[in-house]
Amino acid sequence: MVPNIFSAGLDITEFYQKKPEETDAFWRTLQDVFLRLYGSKLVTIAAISGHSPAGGCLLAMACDYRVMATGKYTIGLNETLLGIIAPFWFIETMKNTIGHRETEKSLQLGKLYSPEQAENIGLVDQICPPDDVLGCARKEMVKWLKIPDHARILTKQLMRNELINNLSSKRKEDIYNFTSFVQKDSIQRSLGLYLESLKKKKS
Ligand SMILES: CC/C=C\C/C=C\C/C=C\C=C\CC(=O)SCCNC(=O)CCNC(=O)[C@H](O)C(C)(C)COP(=O)(O)OP(=O)(O)OC[C@H]1O[C@@H](n2cnc3c(N)ncnc32)[C@H](O)[C@@H]1OP(=O)(O)O
Repeated sequence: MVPNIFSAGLDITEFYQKKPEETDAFWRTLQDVFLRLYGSKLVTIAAISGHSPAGGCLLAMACDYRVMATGKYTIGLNETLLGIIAPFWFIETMKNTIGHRETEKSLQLGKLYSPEQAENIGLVDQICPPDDVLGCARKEMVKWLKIPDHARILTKQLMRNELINNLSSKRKEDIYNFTSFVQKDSIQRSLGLYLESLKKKKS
């Protein structure tokens, strides 16, 4: 577990100034990771040790339960702030987590929530001091593991299969949409500026 950062989201350099076949392969891998995690028969608990923007938020939402560290961290789908858009399965996953209305506001504004705000809207289930995040996640895991596995798994599948089947049937189209979107000159310019701004913030 890395302190302060759960995940900085997708590595933008993987789709900045890359060839279409490279961005295709990158997106296919992301789809694989998501489908595996969201559809996992295992109990999955995200111990969110720090910042969790965009793709990081998606990974956390793909789990069954989320524990987030308190502190000056943020979580959310901030794609619009980067001049890009969240694909349909990011949107559906967020709707399944916090509901339609909150998702609509959240996505249009590219909102990044503090741990307390995230807990209030149900984006995370629990907040804990940073040095106790793993402990809280473990405690919660014990509860989940007491439930008969077959019943829990079937229930999870009933709740999640619609989205899994939808994405599985549209994978090629989704890859095509991603690559054609990120290859646009205007999007490449936005991504370049965003990467520069991250570096400037650091210096
Ligand atoms: C029709 C539609 C069809 C399809 C859909 C189309 C498009 C969807 C496309 C894409 C979806 C993307 C989702 C994403 O996940 S995009 C990534 C979003 N992530 C962020 O915005 C986070 C950016 N990072 C930060 O805010 C911070 O780094 C931090 C808060 C996570 C941590 O802060 P620190 O101060 O500790 O770290 P830094 O010093 O800022 O960063 C270190 C280093 O890393 C570089 N970097 C940071 N994040 C990223 C990243 N996500 N990708 C690439 N590079 C990143 C940063 O520039 C520094 O680099 P150097 O060490 O200076 O080289």
